[in-house]
Amino acid sequence: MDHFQLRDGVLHAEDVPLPTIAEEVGTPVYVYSRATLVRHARVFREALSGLKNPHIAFAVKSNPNLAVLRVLANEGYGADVVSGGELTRALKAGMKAEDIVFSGVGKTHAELQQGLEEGIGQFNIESEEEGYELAAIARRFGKRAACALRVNPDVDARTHEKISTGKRENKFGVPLDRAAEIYAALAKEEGLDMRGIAVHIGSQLGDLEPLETAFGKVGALIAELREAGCSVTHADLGGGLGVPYKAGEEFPPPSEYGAMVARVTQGWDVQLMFEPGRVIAGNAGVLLTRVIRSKRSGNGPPFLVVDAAMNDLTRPAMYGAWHDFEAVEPTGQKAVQHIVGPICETGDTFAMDRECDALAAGDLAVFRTAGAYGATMASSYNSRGFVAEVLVDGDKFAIVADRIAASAIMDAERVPDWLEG
Ligand SMILES: Cc1ncc(COP(=O)(O)O)c(C=O)c1O
Ligand SMILES: N[C@@H](CCCC[NH3+])C(=O)O
Repeated sequence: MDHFQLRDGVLHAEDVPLPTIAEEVGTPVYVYSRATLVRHARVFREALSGLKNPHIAFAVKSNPNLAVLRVLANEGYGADVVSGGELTRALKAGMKAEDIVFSGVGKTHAELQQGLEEGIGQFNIESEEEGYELAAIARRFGKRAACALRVNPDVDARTHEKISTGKRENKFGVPLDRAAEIYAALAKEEGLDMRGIAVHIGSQLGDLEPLETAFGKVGALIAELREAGCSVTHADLGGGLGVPYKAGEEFPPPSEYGAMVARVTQGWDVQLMFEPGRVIAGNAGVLLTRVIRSKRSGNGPPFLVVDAAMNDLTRPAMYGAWHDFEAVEPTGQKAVQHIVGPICETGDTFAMDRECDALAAGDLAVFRTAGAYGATMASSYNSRGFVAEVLVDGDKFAIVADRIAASAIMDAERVPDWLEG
């Protein structure tokens, strides 16, 4: 069920009309639905109900807003973090340290130390070098770090090349053909409790087959490790499930994913772990924007210049991604329009020749499916500051991230004395 729906001709987030949010908070603004987050969290958990005690860690990178994390913490979710900042957020939002998994190819010495001090549940080690560094820190602290070794299974996830992570040439994990040897060597380190294998082949996957292939390789590796006398009690299968960005697009539902996982992992005898991001948060958010003006362009379609830009929602500029664009108060009239932001780059284009609701200066509209990899990828390019974020719950809403004005960013900048005339 979609919690962003037209009621009496006006698009609502749950029971709140979007024009009310635009008036009180201004635009552009990200709007999230608590009911959608909760629904997705439960659907995903339900999809895994055939497994014994699965551990679900929300991929914080997809939406790190504290209120969003709190909603998921209340649903019993842990967190998958990739930086000290994300770790701090997850803890602040109420996620338990033991439910936190630390992924990432470039954890710094300080971040490894922070994870140990906080007592997180698992480090997903991405290289032997990282493993030895963590072992040394753990020894110094008199601790043992629970670890999984992330493997690179060399599987084509068939997604956008910039978000594919499991091909041999990608920077992530250790090559599968060296994994057993590295795992066995790290298992000898007294500072490490090598307990599992981790894999994550990419994001926005529209097809379960590459996942199944990768999981099959993990299963074979687990068997090989056990044969060699290593203990393996955990397997982290990552995230990656895609979501529809275009009305009518079909993606494998979580239930099919869960059934595939149950089939492939039968007999593994491990605790399975998951790191979903987009499938939980993607369709739980929209970016609400206002049309600044409609600009005629020769004989072609008009340029609809909206007040959101590539710095606020970067996916179209970065990956050529499609986000459905709809009027908040549609008249029923459609038109072909170019939808662009105000930034001084041709790349600040959300869509060219898009047939959608006809809009004019002053009208409100939304980019859909902006709840994941939206606000979190924002920048302040062109000194535009950072947009606000709002969480809706039934008929109430709260600002869960203030708009940060360009002036506030300037407050952190200095002109040194020696530049003064
Ligand atoms: C290690 C890891 N886990 C989980 C995720 C979450 O992926 P998604 O949002 O596609 O579920 C990512 C991002 O691709 C990731 O790199
Ligand atoms: N930022 C990407 C997803 C990257 C996933 C990170 N591992 C997107 O917007 O689609």
